[in-house]
Amino acid sequence: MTEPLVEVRDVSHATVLHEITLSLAPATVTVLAGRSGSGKSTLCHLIAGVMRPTEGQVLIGGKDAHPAPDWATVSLLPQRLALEPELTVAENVLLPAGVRGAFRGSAFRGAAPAGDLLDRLGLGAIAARPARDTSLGEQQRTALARALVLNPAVAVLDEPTAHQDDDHVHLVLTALAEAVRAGTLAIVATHDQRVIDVAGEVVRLRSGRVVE
Ligand SMILES: Nc1ncnc2c1ncn2[C@@H]1O[C@H](COP(=O)(O)OP(=O)(O)OP(=O)(O)O)[C@@H](O)[C@H]1O
Repeated sequence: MTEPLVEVRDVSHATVLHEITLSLAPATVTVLAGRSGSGKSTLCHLIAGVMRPTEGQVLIGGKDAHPAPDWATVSLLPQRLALEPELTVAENVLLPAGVRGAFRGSAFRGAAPAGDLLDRLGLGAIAARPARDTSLGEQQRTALARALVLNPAVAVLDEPTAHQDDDHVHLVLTALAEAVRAGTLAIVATHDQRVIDVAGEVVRLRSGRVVE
């Protein structure tokens, strides 16, 4: 088996998650499935390094996931999107690249495919519009593009199709497949069967435990 990229070792978190152990390989789509309240978002936040588990360990490439490493290692599409409303769609997508550039002295390095990515997600025509003047579905695809723009090793995507119709789900799935081809491990929290159907692995949560 390929070396695991993400390891969740005996993780429990407050009263929400209990004794979760997972080993996830690179370049796959892994779905975290389960009913509302089963703990998917909490597990997403632990893997993305937003929080540290109260017990156990989350490792990315053998290193502690918390505090979050840079966006090219682990990116996050949060359920509430967290876009900058005054910035344009393109500026939001390029934000991680800009931040990375500011720290590394090379602005927008690694962001060359942003134009393609915007087109692939149906955002090309609205790239110059402030995010606040776009639809919720467009905002969600903007946040997805932001999560994929640096070709991260791990992209944690919380309900990426929640606001998408069938045609746009197709665009999201195509972008996911492209990211996986480029080597990304996409960890997707969802109860959308259309996403579950393309997953390499499905982890089912019930009341904060892995049941399958
Ligand atoms: N900060 C918190 N403190 C206490 N309980 C919390 C906290 N955040 C979430 N919970 C609870 O933990 C459980 C899991 O929440 P979580 O958001 O991880 O579920 P989910 O599977 O992502 O749900 P959904 O599909 O509705 O987004 C829920 O019962 C929720 O009320």
